[in-house]
Amino acid sequence: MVSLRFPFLFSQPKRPCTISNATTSRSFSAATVVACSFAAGAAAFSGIAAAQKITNPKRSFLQNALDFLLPNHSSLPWGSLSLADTSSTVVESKTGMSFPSVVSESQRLLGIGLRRKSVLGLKNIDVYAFGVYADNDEVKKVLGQKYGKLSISELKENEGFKEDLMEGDICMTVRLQIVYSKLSIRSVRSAFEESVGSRLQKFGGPDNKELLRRFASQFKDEYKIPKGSVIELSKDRGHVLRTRIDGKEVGSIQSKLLCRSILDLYMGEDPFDRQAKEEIESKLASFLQQ
Ligand SMILES: CCCCCCCCCCCC(=O)O
Repeated sequence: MVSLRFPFLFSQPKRPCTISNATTSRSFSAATVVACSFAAGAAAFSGIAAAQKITNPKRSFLQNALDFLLPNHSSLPWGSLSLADTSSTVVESKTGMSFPSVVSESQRLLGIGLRRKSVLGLKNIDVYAFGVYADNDEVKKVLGQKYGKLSISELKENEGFKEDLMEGDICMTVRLQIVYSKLSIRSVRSAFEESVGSRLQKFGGPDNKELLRRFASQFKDEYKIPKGSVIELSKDRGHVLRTRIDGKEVGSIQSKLLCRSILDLYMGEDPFDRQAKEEIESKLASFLQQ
């Protein structure tokens, strides 16, 4: 089966292209021809890919299409251009949830994933899609000296690098977008108690009940979280975890242990979505190569 796990669909860039008057009409027609050719090629590619199973499941649809249409594109001058960098949102294909490619002005999307949960051991439900973000300049500044000489594959094997990413004073954001329409704030609270509670115990021992209570109590009964609601967990400078629901700040807690525990859910040893974790690590490793 052809598996395109995250065939990222790119929405139209919000900013119009700025083209100087003198070149407008030629640039437009050249760009139109290139765009149309690529669209036709991509359409042809979809059919052929489905029939011949030629896609690489680790690459997005557009990346696969580009590999197919321009086999040597990586050696061309624009080979290092990331398709994701040019769009303003990225869509997680299974849930249709759309993620901004940048949050807090400079934190870039590293990867997206899906949190599934089993209900009464009977069936798995898609609870939320998530995106993890960090600022590439900041990652380079904090970890460049220690790890800058390693290749991407060396970094991906390097446990110290992964630990330092989660432990370092690096601003990061985890954005949860609710998919399950029958979610109550009570179930959010108790899911956090279970998942964050197990990590607090793992990294900090059993004496962290008060920290867990403070964190979970931010999710007050009065908040509603219908499908499409956004819960943002941002790790700010000084290991401050700031929580927002639909853009409204509901609390902040300064705790390195809590920040580490939250990141561990998405990037740690036993993450909710292993493929997303790998995407996130690859992207972070690539920041050190830029
Ligand atoms: C019926 C399933 C209820 C699950 C609710 C999870 C809501 C958000 C919890 C976030 C932390 C986690 O994913 O464990």
